[in-house]
Amino acid sequence: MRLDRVDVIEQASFDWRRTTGRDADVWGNVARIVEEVRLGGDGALRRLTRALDGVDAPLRVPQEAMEAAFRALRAEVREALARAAERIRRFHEAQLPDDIVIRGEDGETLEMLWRPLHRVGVYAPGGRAAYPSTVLMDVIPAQVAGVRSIALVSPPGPDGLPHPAVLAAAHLVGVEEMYAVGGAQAVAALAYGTETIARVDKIVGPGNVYVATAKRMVMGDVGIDSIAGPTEVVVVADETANPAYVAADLLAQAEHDVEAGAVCLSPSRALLERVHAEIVRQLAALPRVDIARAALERHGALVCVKSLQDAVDLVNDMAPEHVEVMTEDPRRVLDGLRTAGAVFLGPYTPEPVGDYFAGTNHVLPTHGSARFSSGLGTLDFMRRMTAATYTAETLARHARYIEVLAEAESLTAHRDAVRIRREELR
Ligand SMILES: NC(=O)c1ccc[n+]([C@@H]2O[C@H](COP(=O)([O-])OP(=O)(O)OC[C@H]3O[C@@H](n4cnc5c(N)ncnc54)[C@H](O)[C@@H]3O)[C@@H](O)[C@H]2O)c1
Ligand SMILES: N[C@H](CO)Cc1c[nH]c[nH+]1
Ligand SMILES: [Zn+2]
Repeated sequence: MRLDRVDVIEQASFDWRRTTGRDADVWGNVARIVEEVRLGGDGALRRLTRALDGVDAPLRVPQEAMEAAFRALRAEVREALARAAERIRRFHEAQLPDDIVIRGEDGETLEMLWRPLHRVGVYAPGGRAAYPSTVLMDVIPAQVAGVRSIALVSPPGPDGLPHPAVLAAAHLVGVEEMYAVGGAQAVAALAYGTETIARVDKIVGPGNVYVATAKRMVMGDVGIDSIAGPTEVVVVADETANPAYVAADLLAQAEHDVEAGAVCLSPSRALLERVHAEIVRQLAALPRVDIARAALERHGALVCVKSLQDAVDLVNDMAPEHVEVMTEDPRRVLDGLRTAGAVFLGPYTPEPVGDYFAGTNHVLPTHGSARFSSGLGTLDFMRRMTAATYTAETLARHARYIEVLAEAESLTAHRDAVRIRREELR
């Protein structure tokens, strides 16, 4: 989007395909970092932290540092974090699944049992800004799921420790294991383990393009939640929307990262022109003006669509992280939406309510990955396991079919494992 003159484009000339980390520079850089940590352990981690974060810091964050940061936190921030934590916990407790138990007519019992993961690594970003809210979003669902071992990582600041607000949030939710390491190197350490950091079963949490690319790279050796990279929002608005609200919400994502995306789709050119004017007006007052401007110039767009139905089709094709709907009848638009990380409906539900306080999770798939994955939730920290119990009678009834199928696959040892029992039962 150009900011030096009104810039509204037609639907036909809009192309917003974004990929995380596929560009050769980022991929190659991250591959080198991951390999260095896999082979070099703690030594490599400290070297990379010196090079990329400019500090030489002990990896393990002392418990006292978290506690001290919590005590030093302004009372109003402490209260807001605590209230947010309660709301996040409540919404994630409601997601706990029930086991399924089926007793079959032949006497068998079939179960699908949910079990918490044993050990997870969670990432809280801390490069351009600190994200204490992400500590809550990452850790609380893991606790609700029943995960026993949680390792939190976040990049160190100039004093060698993660940002004080991140430390304080970690104390608030009872984190017992934290490391001052960030970027791709933190992801590699969690995936493969080092002398200090024991490897985990799954890595969750958002981060910049290096973090997201590293997660993509280690996936398979370890589980990941989703590709939660630089943030993005698409606002679907009609002529009833308030242009100042729309502009404010686009800027709220743009200020995160120069790679953030902010798009408004509307059938009303007049609204889009007013949104442009509002963006220019509000942008000037932002402390993070340079980041927001760069993000809008690279990945911002005001798109005039033929109809709201076309806007819905475009959103489903883009599969963005956040969708805001500011139309006369937002629920009608919601009915048509299939692929989005999280949806915010109506003029009084700006996306930051979800970032901080509503209770829904703000760790969400980006760069089109909402086509196949969802935002972070309690189930991401659990896995399913099936269990089957046969009685002698069940086996006697089913044996004939199993033996026939085993023979059809020429797997006679399979057949005999059933036959040996069946013959005894005769
Ligand atoms: N999708 C989501 O759910 C979600 C939620 C919250 C935040 N976010 C995103 O998280 C990101 C936070 O980014 P951030 O940068 O502030 O913090 P970050 O913690 O993600 O990344 C900082 C780290 O990146 C590494 N790094 C920086 N430059 C590098 C380079 N040239 N090569 C290799 N490594 C390098 C450094 O090690 C540094 O510690 C933003 O993009 C924000 O939009 C996304
Ligand atoms: N909008 C970001 C991605 O969902 C999350 C966040 C944290 N703090 C502020 N915003
Ligand atoms: Zn945000």
